[in-house]
Amino acid sequence: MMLAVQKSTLRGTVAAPPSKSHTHRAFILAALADGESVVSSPLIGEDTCATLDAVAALGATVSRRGDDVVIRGGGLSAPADVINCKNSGTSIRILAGVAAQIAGTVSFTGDASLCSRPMKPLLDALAELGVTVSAADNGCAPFSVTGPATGCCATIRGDISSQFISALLIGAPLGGHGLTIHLTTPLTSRPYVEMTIAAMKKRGVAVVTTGDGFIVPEGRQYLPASVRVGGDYSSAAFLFAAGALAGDVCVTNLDPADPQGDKMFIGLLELLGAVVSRKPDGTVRVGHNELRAEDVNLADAPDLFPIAAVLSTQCSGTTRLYGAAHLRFKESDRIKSTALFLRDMGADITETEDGCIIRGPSTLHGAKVTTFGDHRIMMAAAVAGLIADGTTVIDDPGCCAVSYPAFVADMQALGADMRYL
Ligand SMILES: O=C(O)C1=C[C@@H](OP(=O)(O)O)[C@@H](O)[C@H](O)C1
Ligand SMILES: C=C(OP(=O)(O)O)C(=O)O
Repeated sequence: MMLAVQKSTLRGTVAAPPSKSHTHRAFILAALADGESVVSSPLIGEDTCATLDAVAALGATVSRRGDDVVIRGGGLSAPADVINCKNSGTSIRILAGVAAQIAGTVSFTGDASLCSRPMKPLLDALAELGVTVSAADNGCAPFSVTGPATGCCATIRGDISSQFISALLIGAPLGGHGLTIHLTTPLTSRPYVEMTIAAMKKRGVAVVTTGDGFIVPEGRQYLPASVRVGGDYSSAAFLFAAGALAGDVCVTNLDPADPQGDKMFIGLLELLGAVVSRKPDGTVRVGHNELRAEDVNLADAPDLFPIAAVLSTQCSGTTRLYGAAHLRFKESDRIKSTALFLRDMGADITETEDGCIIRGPSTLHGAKVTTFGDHRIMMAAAVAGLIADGTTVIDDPGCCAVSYPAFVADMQALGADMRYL
């Protein structure tokens, strides 16, 4: 299947889909707490369903109650079958940290993209904790871990994926003996670790932040909790950008107090000159205006890169998106895949090691876009198609189901001319 996108004007209101990152954490932490937790309005997407299937395989009891997911956790054990995390980095990394604290061998795999993404720094840290690890020669999935971990001190780099740190933190209370994490590099994607720490705190485990890492105190156990998952600022960024480039879009279901780092996109839109209004209830409305270029450090918000690049093609002047070399380890090498489709659409974009340089504004034209099965490339290209002359044809549009299954339907409801071929 392909998606054909034509130039369109968008107008209207749409609710942001539930947060992928919060949903992963809510499902996993519910499985680790003795007793029943209710997760209201979770994201039911391909990545979060991979996590839900995995926690069920590890022994949690999972049921649906209307839109809620009810999880009875505690007493997890190693399953006989391999856990397939499909396309989801968050699932495989955090669950590896959990499996390391369980007695027995847990094996993991994923799709071709996931099996090429880095795991070695995490697997090395788990080995340092006394876990037996067996992985492919390149250190990626498929791999297996045999726990339980016995050590209480791990050393790990923080510049490849913050998910490694979230994995060590989330698993640690199961061991009961505490964990000290020393980072050997600066931490990128830090807000995701803050989300992890906030989610752990909500369930009774307070993490201490130190000068070079984190400490999970010994003897703390997770308590069950009932939570409602708020809207996803990373997904909302595609809606905001569509408003800024092609009309006037209002997005509801967002919490301004949410720790998601990607809410910085709203401030960025203001800085670039878009018409932005924010209501105290979190509703954000974004409308079209002339935009000017700014340099943007995306070290802490890498998921915004593809859509920030689309936006930058319409800014007057030279934009430098930088600080995010870890974009090369996502579902695709997102610096390469973004530069490829934007160049094909007529943008002036040059890749750098940790981002790109874009000279704008450019008149975009339709092109055939390869998504590499990467949801954020698909959604960014679809938004670019809304302002391009001619038809933009995007391959594998179904890949947005990873994080935002209703993306095309929501865009169509706002007036986007998007049709499946
Ligand atoms: O912990 C999380 O929920 C995530 C962390 C980030 O990954 P990195 O830490 O690998 O940058 C982000 O890109 C991903 O979409 C979700
Ligand atoms: C990188 C992403 O997710 P994950 O690492 O969980 O695959 C993403 O959603 O953009």
